[in-house]
Amino acid sequence: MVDATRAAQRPRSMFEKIWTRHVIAEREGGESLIYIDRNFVHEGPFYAFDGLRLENRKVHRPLKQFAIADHYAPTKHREAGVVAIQDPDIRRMIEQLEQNARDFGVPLIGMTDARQGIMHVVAAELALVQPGMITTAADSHTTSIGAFGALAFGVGASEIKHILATQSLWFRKPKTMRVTVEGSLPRGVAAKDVILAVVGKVGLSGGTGHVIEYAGPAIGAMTMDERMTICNMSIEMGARAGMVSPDETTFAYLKGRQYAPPAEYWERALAFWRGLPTEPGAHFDQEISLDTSRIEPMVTWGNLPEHALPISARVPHPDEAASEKQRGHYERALAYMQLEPGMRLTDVAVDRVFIGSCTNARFEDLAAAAEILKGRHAVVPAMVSPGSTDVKRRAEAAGLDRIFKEAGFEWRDSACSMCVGSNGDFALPGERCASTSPRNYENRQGRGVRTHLMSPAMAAAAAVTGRLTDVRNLG
Ligand SMILES: CC(C)[C@H](C(=O)O)[C@@H](O)C(=O)O
Ligand code: SF4
Repeated sequence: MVDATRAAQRPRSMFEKIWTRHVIAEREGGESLIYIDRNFVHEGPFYAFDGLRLENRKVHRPLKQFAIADHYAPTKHREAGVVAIQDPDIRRMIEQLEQNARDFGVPLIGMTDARQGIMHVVAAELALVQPGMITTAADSHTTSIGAFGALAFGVGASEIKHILATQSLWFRKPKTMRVTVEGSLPRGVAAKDVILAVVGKVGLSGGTGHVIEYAGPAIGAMTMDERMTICNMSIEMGARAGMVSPDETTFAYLKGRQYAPPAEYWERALAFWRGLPTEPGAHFDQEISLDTSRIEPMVTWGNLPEHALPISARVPHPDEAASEKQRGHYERALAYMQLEPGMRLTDVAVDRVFIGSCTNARFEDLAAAAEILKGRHAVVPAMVSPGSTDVKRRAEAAGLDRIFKEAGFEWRDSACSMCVGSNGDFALPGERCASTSPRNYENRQGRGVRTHLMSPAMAAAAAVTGRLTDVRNLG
């Protein structure tokens, strides 16, 4: 009894509060069976449905799922429909998703649906994610929507099958990390620069097994679009999830959206949501802090997101690596990226620019890029794939599409597109691409393609100069 009282008084983190509410059962070895509020599937994990068919099982709670076409959706000529997709493998992936949704009674946002988009962008736009929820998807960047004060886990296809069959999943309880971001964003510095700086500091595996809470004045001042960019890249540090406390910004974003609590439940929802934030004095297994006043626009030079540096820096020498392992990564990255140690990042010429992905293709991202492109022209091939069909529509209503097109950019439909190339949108072999996506892995944007990650404004700057460029110099 005394212990229980003490436990109740102990200050709790947002993670602990949400986790505890969702535990159905615990088993030896420290695993908990967790209730899943909502699960998302894209074209990838179709074998989860095949598995259910084989075992003659149903989806337990079909209306707690959402199937969204994003990875394989073409970014051109979409109005012609799925049947018009030329590549039979790509067509099959989308047809399968639609078939599985129909067969199992799962709500579908298909390729030509007005609500279509990258699932993590759509989940927010429709308020399918809300504070206090636990959501899952067979996609590592599910972490994005933890920005709403939810726990959002990326899981594997076999786990998706378990979730479809039971609406729950066994998890080992993650550890916790808090990243406190002080200060306010200097001119020319975007949320992407902040998270690239964090990933550079924490490293590839520094967040392994942890749920990261991003806190501090810089995060509190961010819009939902920016917070999603931050949470999106949690996975690039190995973290299980990323989250931000829900606040007035969160509530204002959610209000009135399709799946938000309706007016008669709104006050009750608010009262619950307001009780979620971390209490002062709550314990975190790791604490890290960062001051934005020292952050510059960032770019990656290598093949891991942690290979992030301020644009004013030079390409590092393997001797600068912090460990033998990292030295190996540096050597391999220098060879693949065809860069010389010591060269200025601003001397690196690019062949192509991609503005898109669940990291950086929401409305504010496109607006930031368009701001730089106004009255300027791209000197290399460049394209925009908006994060969702709704983002595309809003951007067009605001005239952003005209700015992009006048600057020589292709204005495409919404999909994962050249972030990963599943739909066939690749850069040409060996090209060097300035990209707003979250990953710079070898061959990800095409065979031998060398990817440099950066913010939308920095990508626009690279497009008009043909090299990695400090956007602050373009005014
Ligand atoms: C295809 C999918 C499983 C993958 C992921 O999990 O992240 C993709 O979205 C990515 O960004 O690499
Ligand atoms: S946009 Fe890129 S990172 Fe995001 S889900 Fe699609 S492939 Fe993954």
